[in-house]
Amino acid sequence: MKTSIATVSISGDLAEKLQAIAAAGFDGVEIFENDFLTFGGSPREVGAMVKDYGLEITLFQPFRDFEGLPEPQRSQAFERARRKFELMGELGTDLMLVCSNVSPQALGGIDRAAGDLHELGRLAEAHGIRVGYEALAWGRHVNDHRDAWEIVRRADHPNIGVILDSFHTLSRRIDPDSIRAIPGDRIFIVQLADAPLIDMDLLYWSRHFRNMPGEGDLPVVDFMRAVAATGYAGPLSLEIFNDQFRGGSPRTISVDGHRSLVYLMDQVAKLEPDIKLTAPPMPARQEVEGIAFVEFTADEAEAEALAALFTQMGFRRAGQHRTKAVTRYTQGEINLVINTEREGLAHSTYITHGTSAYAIGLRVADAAAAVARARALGAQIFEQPVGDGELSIPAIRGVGGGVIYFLDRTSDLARVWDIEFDPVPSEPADGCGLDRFDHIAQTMAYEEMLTWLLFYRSIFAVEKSPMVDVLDPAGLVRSQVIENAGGTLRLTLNGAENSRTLAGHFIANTFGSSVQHLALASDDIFATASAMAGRGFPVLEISPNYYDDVAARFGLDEAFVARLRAHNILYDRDAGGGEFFQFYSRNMGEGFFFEILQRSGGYGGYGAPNAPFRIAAQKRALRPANIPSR
Ligand SMILES: O=C(O)c1ccc(O)c(O)c1
Ligand SMILES: [Mg+2]
Repeated sequence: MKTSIATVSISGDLAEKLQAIAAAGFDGVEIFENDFLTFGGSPREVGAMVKDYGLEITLFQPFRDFEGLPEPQRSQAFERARRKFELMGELGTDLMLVCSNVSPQALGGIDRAAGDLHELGRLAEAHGIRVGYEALAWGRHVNDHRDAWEIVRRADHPNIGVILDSFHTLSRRIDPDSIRAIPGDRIFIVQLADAPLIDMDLLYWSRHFRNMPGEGDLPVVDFMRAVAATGYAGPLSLEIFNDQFRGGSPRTISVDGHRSLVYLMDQVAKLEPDIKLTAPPMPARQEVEGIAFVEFTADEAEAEALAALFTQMGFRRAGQHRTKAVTRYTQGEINLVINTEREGLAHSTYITHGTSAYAIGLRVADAAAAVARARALGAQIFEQPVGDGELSIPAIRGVGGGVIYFLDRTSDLARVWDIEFDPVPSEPADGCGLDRFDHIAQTMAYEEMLTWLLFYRSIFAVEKSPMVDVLDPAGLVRSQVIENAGGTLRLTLNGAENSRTLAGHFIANTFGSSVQHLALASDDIFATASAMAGRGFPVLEISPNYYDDVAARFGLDEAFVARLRAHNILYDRDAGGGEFFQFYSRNMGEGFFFEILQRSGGYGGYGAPNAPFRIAAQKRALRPANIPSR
């Protein structure tokens, strides 16, 4: 498969764009005419620059308002086309996109359009150019790829073909299987984009909200399966109009784009084995069986404070690393690790971000396969020197430069605690009833959310649910759940739009994205809360007003509400009667905290209705010096 991306998809000037596109591994670019017009160099210089970056120009676009015009506009349109063909010769590209006419002057009529395109085909042929015709979803007379194809078929000229664009087809809910009727060699190029489902004007939706395949809600995989079934084997080209991407990092957006195409074709190739389009071979998305551990980096003083908190939560010190300043704490199936080493990534992370939960260990069926897949998808592999008697644990870099380690049951990795750690037998065994990780919450700038959504979705067998808005008194925080069917991996990504929100404040204070809270599950939250209170756990105090409201909302009896209130437990119930209980620690240092929760009756959510109350309580509890301005 040949990958391509339209220059309009990323930010920067033409040179910056080309550099980022080439570095991300694309084979080609669509030159969007504006990017060329606003550039200082001549057409030949642009052509040479593209080649110097090892890229080819897959398409020159867009050519607007051509077909079905009355005279004299019709002749003028042909003259315009002739000039662009000459320009394309100098640029060194042979494919032009004509998008369907949106002009009020366009007369309509399939045969009139076909006649115009036939004549354009003859002109194009004389210049060694091919022309692809694309139906814009908001075209005046042609807004459906089936009509565009009928026009191309009737134009009956070898230099005239059709261009398919997933957005135009899927935004109008046109059945993508209708593409299977088009001969693959009549499709001149395929443009790909996804988009979130938002009910809005098609043109506005297309020009501002497109995103990479896999980041949105459109059935791009079904679209691509149909394209592949035609025998099409040309470039797959991203054409993403997105306000956020235009202002984003060219490098990040290009890397995301390349990953989205590789992931898309991996899905298509696994569903449609007999296609001409190929995808880089890679293992299937990994099933995550559970969270094996979370590792903190800290200095000695903060490690002591953290360990004291763990003890208040019922954890016991279970092991000391044989050669490193690394300690393991356990309770139920939960492993927490504190690393105070003075070298390696733990230390450099400490220096840049302070005390933080910088590494996550995931249990998977095959750790080597997980890394192989991540590598094929352009993830950064993490390796650091392995000491005597230590295991080399396969790992990749994740959110905020943190690490994701992979452990499996079939290799020595299953025995990592026995191999690398000495047991600490003297500690008492009784805990507070915390049993397992429920979820990990990672906080990041809003602009990063799609990047990490695509990262997780492409590497792991997880799905996303709709983004929800969480109201912080100082602004909006978006929350995106990523989870698997069994609930053995649950992540929440929180995107802060400004630095005055609690989440934004956390990013500013820790100099980047990272894990902001860990949620641990108990099967008896009242018993857990009592036991932890007995050990001096610093619970986050919830406003009494909350309890009056929650009692009224759910019709709770007084004694029950009194118990919730006594333990500062927040409550939620879903439509199926599933119940959810949660309480929090006060914030540590820069804003990290723990959540303790219990799910019952199949409750699948995360207590989103309670988030504003939790945030308000955390803001009240902040030390005065720590209060964000406002
Ligand atoms: O928004 C537009 O005008 C536009 C132009 C060219 C395209 O290929 C497209 O999909 C949309
Ligand atoms: Mg298009």
